[in-house]
Amino acid sequence: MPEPDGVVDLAGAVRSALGAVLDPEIRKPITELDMVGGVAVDARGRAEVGIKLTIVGCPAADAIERDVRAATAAVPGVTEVAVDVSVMTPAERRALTDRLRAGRPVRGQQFGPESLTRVYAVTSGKGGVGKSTVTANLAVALAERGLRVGIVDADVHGFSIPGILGLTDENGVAPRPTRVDDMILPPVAYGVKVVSIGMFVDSASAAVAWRGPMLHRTIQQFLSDVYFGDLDVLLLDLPPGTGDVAISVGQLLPGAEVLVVTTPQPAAADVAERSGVVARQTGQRVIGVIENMAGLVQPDGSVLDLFGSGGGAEVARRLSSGQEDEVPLLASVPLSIPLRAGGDTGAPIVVTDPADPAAAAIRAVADRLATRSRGLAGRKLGLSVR
Ligand SMILES: Nc1ncnc2c1ncn2[C@@H]1O[C@H](COP(=O)(O)OP(=O)(O)OP(=O)(O)O)[C@@H](O)[C@H]1O
Repeated sequence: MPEPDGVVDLAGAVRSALGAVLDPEIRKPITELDMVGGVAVDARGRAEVGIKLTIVGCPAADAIERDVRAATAAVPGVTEVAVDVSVMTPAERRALTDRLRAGRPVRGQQFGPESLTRVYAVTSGKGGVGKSTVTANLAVALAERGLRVGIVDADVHGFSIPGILGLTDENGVAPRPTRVDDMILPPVAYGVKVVSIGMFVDSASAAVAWRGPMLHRTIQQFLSDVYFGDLDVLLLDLPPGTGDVAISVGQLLPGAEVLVVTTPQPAAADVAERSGVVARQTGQRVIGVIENMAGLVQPDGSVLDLFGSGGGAEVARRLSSGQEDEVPLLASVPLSIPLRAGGDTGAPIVVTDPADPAAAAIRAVADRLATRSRGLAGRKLGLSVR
C-alpha cells in the first residue's frame, strides 16, 4: 500500500539500501539473490531485517550480516537495527542456483562457443619457471583494471595459486569452497574468483598423482559446477608439459588461447616451444610468450643473467615461424625478490609493490590483454613485439 503523504517509507528505503550489499562469494546484490526476507521499521525507527543465507554455516555469513547492519543503520530515520538470520529452504536454494545458471543447461559448460569470456591457458614446457606466480599476478592486475576475472588452478604438480593469493591458512591449506547444492562458489581474492585442485585435497602437501582422464574430469567439473558468473577473463594454470592436458583444454575450451611461460635459458626453449606446438595441434591459438626470471638488476645497475638470456625471444621466434600471425614476446619479467616473497606471503606484488620491475612487466601484459575486447577469439591480435 502506498504511504500517505508525508510519511516516509522507511522499510522501502531500507530495501533499497540493501541493494548495495553484495554476497561476497556470488558477488551480486543480496536483494537480487532473494536473500532478503522481511523488512519492517516501527514508529521509533527500529528496523528488523530478515536475511536468508544459502546454506547453514555459510562462511560469508558474518560479512553479510555486518554489511546489512551497516547499510540499514545508514538509512536516515533508522535508530536501531535487528538482523534475523535464517537459511533458505531447499526450494529457495534451487530457485537461486537455477537463476545463477540462467540460460545455461543444468550443469552445462560455462565457457562454450557462445561465451564472451576470453580464456587464456597458461602453459610451460617444464615446472618451476614461475607459471603460477605469473598467472596469479596477471589475474590480479587484470582485476585491478576493472575486469571480472577467474582462475582455474589445474596444476596438479603444485596447486600454488591459493597460497600466492593469500587464500591459505597458517598450515598452507586452501579453504574448501562453499557449496550450494551442486554449485560450487569460488573464494574471491584480490577481486579474482579462484578455484583450485588444492581446495579439494586434504592437506597442502597432498601428492596428487593423476592421470589424464581424471584431470580431464576435474577440469570439466570446475567448468560446469563452479559458479564464475559473467567473466571477462578466465585464466587456467595448467600443469607443466604437454599432452593430456592440452588435449583436454582443446576439447573443453576450444576457444582458449595460450600463453607460454619460459625462462631465458636457451636450453629451456625447446620444451617451451613444444608446449606451444602441442596446444596449437589441439586447436588452440598461441597468443604470446612471457619470459620469466630474466636478468636481475643489481644495486650498481649491472644485470645478473642468472638463467642466461634470450630464451623468451627465441621461443616467440620459433612459434611465429610459418604462422600468419606473429607470436609476440609479451614481456620479460625479471628475477625479483619481492615477487617471490609476495608469493610466499600471499600478497601479490602487482598490488603491494606495483613499481617493482617484475610487477611493472606483468602489469604491462595485463594492459595489453585488457585492451583486447571480449569475444574476438580467432581474430587478429593487436599486440606487437616489445
Ligand atoms: N621472477 C621471479 N623472481 C624470483 N622468483 C620467482 C620469479 N617467478 C617465480 N619465482 C619463484 O619461483 C618458484 C616457482 O614459481 P611457480 O610456483 O610460480 O612456478 P611454476 O612454473 O608454476 O611451477 P610448477 O608448475 O612446477 O608448480 C616460486 O618460489 C616463486 O616464488
